Parts: sequence; C-alpha cells; structure tokens
Amino acid sequence: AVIPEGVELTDGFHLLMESLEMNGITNIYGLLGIPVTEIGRMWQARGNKFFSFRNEQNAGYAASVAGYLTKKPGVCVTVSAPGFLNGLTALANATTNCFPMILISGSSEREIVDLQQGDYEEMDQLNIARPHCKASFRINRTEDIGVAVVRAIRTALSGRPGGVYLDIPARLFSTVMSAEEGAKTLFVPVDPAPEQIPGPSAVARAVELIKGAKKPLILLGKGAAYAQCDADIKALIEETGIPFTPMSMAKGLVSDTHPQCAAAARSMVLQESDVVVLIGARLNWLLAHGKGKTWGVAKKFVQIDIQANEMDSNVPIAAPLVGDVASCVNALRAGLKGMTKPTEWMGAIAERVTTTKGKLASKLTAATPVMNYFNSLGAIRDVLKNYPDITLVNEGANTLDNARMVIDQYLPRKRVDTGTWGVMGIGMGSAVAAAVETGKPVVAICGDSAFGFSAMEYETITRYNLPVTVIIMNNGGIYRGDEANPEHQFSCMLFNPNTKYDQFSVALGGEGVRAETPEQLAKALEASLKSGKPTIIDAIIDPAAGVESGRIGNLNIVSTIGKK
Ligand SMILES: CC(C)(COP(=O)(O)OP(=O)(O)OC[C@H]1O[C@@H](n2cnc3c(N)ncnc32)[C@H](O)[C@@H]1OP(=O)(O)O)[C@@H](O)C(=O)NCCC(=O)NCCSC(=O)C(=O)O
Ligand SMILES: Cc1ncc(Cc2csc(CCOP(=O)(O)OP(=O)(O)O)c2C)c(N)n1
Ligand SMILES: [Mg+2]
Repeated sequence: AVIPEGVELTDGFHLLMESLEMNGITNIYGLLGIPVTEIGRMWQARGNKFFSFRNEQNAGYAASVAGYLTKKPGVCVTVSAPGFLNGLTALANATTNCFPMILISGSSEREIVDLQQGDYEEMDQLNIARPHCKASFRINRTEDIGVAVVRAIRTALSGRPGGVYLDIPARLFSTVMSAEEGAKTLFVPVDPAPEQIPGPSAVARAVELIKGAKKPLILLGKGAAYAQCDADIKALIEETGIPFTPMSMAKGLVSDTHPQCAAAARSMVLQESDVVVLIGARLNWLLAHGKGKTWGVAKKFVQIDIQANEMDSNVPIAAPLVGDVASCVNALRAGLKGMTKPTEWMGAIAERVTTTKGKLASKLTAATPVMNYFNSLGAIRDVLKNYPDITLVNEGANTLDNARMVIDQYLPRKRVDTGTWGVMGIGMGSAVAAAVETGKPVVAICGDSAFGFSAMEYETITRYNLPVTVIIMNNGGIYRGDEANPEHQFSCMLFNPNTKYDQFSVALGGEGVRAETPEQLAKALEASLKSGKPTIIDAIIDPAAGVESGRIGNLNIVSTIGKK
C-alpha cells in the first residue's frame, strides 16, 4: 500500500526490537553480519544489551541457559546459512534440555531460495530448523512481526519449554509501514506458560501408591529446577520424610547437604526403592530407561511431567501426573498430608551416605605427586563451600562426573552442565549467560578438551569483564593424557603437552594462574573470586588419572576383532 507523505514510518528492524522489548527481553546473545548487523547497533543504541560472540553455537548456548535461568526465552540472533547452522546446534540442544530459547536468523529472499538461484548464503533455513526444535516460523510481512514474536515466546514457554526458530528474510528488516499501524500489531501474550492442573483422579491414584510404599524415593530432574517452585518441592520432601536424589542440574534444588538427600547412596536407592516419584525427570538414557540392573527390584513409577506423552515412553508409569510441576507437587502435598514417614528406610540410606561420603573424603585430601581429580576437586569444594550462590558450569568426562560427585550444590539452579545430550562446548556460553543473568560470579570447571570447544569465547568473557573463573582440568587429553602415540602421528586422543592455558588467558586479556598442587589451586580460586576478574586456572592433572568416558564408559563401542 502507498503510504501518504509525512506519515511517520516504522520498519521491520524497529517492530522486531519493540516487540522483544515489550515482552521483557533486553539481552540478546548473537553474532552479527549480513543481513542482521544493524539489529546489534540499534539494539544497543536503545539501551539494551547485545552480547557479541565469536561463534554462534556459543551464543546459542548462552541464550538457552538464559532461558533456563530466567523462564523468559533466551534470544540468539545470527546471520543466514552458516551462522544459522551454528546456532541450530544450540537450538536443538535447548529443545532436548527443555530450555526456552528463540533463534532469530536473517535469511535469503524466498523467490531466490525457492528457485535455488544461488543467493548470498542461500539456505532453506525454515525447513532445516523444523525437525530440531519445537516450532519453526517465517515472517513474510512487517505487520506479522508482532504476532510472530508472541507465537515464538508462547511456543518456547508453554507446556514443555524448548527452542523456536524465527526466520526473517533480509528485505523484511528494511520494509516500512506506518508507525501508527505498526504499533497496533504489537502485543504481549496473556499467560504464555499457563499452569496445568493434574486431574483429581490422577492425584488420588498417585497419593495411594506413595502412601502404600515402604521405600519411596523422590527423583528430581532439571524440569523441577526450571519450575522455580523450590519451596513447594522442599516442603513435599520434608512433610513426607521421603528421601530424594537429584539429577545433575537439579542438584541444589534442595541442598546436597539436606539430611534426606540420597545422592551419595544413588545405586542403593534406585535398586531398593519400591515407588519412585519422578519430578521433571525423564526416564531416558541418564536413568537407564527405567529398566535393567540399575533399577533392581520391581518398581512403580509416579511421574510428574507437563508433557502427557512422556508417560510410558520407556516403561509403564503406574501413576501418571500430567501438569506443571508446582500444581502437581502441591496436589500431592495435600493428598499426602499426615502420611507415615519412611524413617527406617531413610535411616538405612543415611548410613550408606555416611559410609560413601567417608570413603570419598579420604580421597579428597590424599596427597599425590601430581594432582588427580579427587584432591583437586576436594580443594575446589572447600573454597566453594563459602560461595553457595556462585553458578558452577561443568563439562568434560572425568571432569564432569567427578565434579558432579564432589562439588556440593546448596541452592537451586546453580549448576549448569552438559545436560541431556552430554554436550561438550557448553562451557563458555553458559558461563556468559550465568554471569549476565544472575549478576553473580561463575566458576566453570572444564576438561581441557571440553574447554577447547568454546575457548575463544574467553575473549568474550574478558571483553565484558565478567566475573568468570575457568578451571581447566589439564590432563593433556580426552579422558586421559597418557595414550601411546602410534608410530606415524600424535595420538588422536592427546593434546600438546606444552599447552599453557594460564598464558592463553593473559593473551586474551584475563588473569592466568598455573596450579600444580591443591593448595595452589585453592589459593588461585579464592583470589579470583575475590578479584571478580576473568581468570583461567590451569590445573595440572595426572595424565593417567582419568578413565575412558568417565562413568559412562559402558556406552563405548569396541571392536571384537581387535585393531587391524
Ligand atoms: C548417567 C548418570 C546419571 C549415572 O549416574 P552415576 O554416575 O551412577 O551417579 P552419580 O554421578 O550421581 O554418582 C556416582 C557415584 O557417586 C556416589 N556419590 C554421589 N555423590 C556423592 C558424594 N557427595 N559423596 C560420596 N559419594 C557420592 C553415588 O552414590 C554413586 O555411587 P554408587 O551409589 O555407589 O553408585 C551420570 O553418570 C551422568 O549424569 N553422566 C553424565 C555423562 C555425560 O553426559 N558425560 C559427558 C559425555 S561423555 C561422552 O560423550 C563420551 O565419552 O563420548
Ligand atoms: C559436541 C561433542 N563432541 C564430542 C563429544 C564426546 C566427548 C565427551 S567427553 C569429551 C571430552 C573429554 O575430555 P575432557 O578433557 O574434556 O575431560 P576429561 O575426561 O577430564 O579429560 C568428548 C570429546 C561430546 N560429548 N560432545
Ligand atoms: Mg582432559
């Protein structure tokens, strides 16, 4: 339509930014270039924050973690084709983790893409994204930008949270329309993540099952942490006296030091429990699909999940409770009021916890010629005990599994790690998002291989002067650093033994410390937390200290006919 002379104009750029701002989004994580460069500049000029990354995958990890921590969709902006593809990995990971995130990518013009005429960075991004996220939308008209942003927000947040792709063909950004008409197209969704109340009969069925249990167990997943109904969950646990064990990112939802925490008796409680209440935890590979030797005696599952068809995904669920975590937990609390507490069962668990913690404690302080995972992590744990509200980011194999065991979490949503997929490379993006969204210090404990996936983002961290301490568990390789080299080349599992991550830090504008003993490690960590400066601590770990794939070596495939 022709717009009369003198009418105030708006355009796609401004409608997109106004819609995001109106919906409470002020931080964008991304990497700019054709056709989105101007978004970054204008977004910053409006007083918002644009966190510019070195690779879109890490910007996407940051956006997804921002979504997990804030319950508002994290927003990532990328260029088309290769930039979009880099961001797509993070979008797919967000969807797998059930973190709310929106990936906005510029794209080629439809008339060229659809005839495959070879546009600049031509790619059918809309359809490539679709199988890897909750929804994939394209905006073709400026007047549709408002509804598209709202649809993306509602889709990312409602039901099971996840990733949404928003495709914006380049020309739309500069297409103008009347500002007055444009303003009418922008709005805020009402209740985009509505509570979903479980049915009374479902609640009654679950209550009866739990009341009849002799050895009940509550298993907390990251869905329970995401729900931010921390007091309700703690109340359910304390009112019923039922022991609980957390999945890794649910650690701290109720403190690891809580007397009903069975994390240090995990095998025992999975084996011996008769009724297991899953709260925001899926029976996927991390829980051995709910079957086999991990689960010992016959089990009855109560499952709280907002996604109805998650039920029976792996094994029959005796009492499905479909709804949001808070509504389900509080419905159970009402029904379980006055139930007899399983004190004998809890007593047996407490005994096992004391034993296993005792065995671990001696390893945490045992001196060795070169640090191993236990005395290094023991030193870190003793420092972090005094900093309960830092966010711990954790990735690696041995570095991941041993830190999960050794480093206690005291508060909810203070541990961010490799998640459902076990993804390496989430470290620096997660650290940026945690520092930005919480405003508090971050400690990232990364294997040296894992760190390498996003190492260049350490410059992003120093550029924004974020209070991030990266402890690199430098064992010289993937899993270990002592693999023999074949005659003709460097082993495929090893890194350059002369790598100096402390100097890498200084080169990128941060502080760098080499730590060869637990005492040096503790001192450096304490100093970095006090300084608030970006710091890399290069923790020298015995190359022989690790095992293949940490605690999941059983998943590795080996040739039965040997090496040829
Ligand atoms: C799959 C799992 C959920 C299985 O859990 P487990 O490892 O068996 O349990 P946990 O780690 O929770 O605990 C391990 C053991 O330590 C005990 N434990 C736990 N906490 C404590 C404390 N505080 N003190 C003493 N002992 C403790 C616990 O009871 C278990 O012993 P017992 O009770 O005696 O059993 C977990 O391993 C996991 O989350 N793995 C993530 C793997 C991953 O994504 N790796 C990165 C990709 S690797 C990869 O891709 C690759 O290699 O390739
Ligand atoms: C995107 C992606 N690519 C590869 C892999 C496979 C893997 C899992 S764990 C790991 C690194 C282990 O070495 P690291 O030095 O970090 O830790 P440590 O055991 O302490 O030595 C790799 C490469 C995964 N999970 N994700
Ligand atoms: Mg390593």
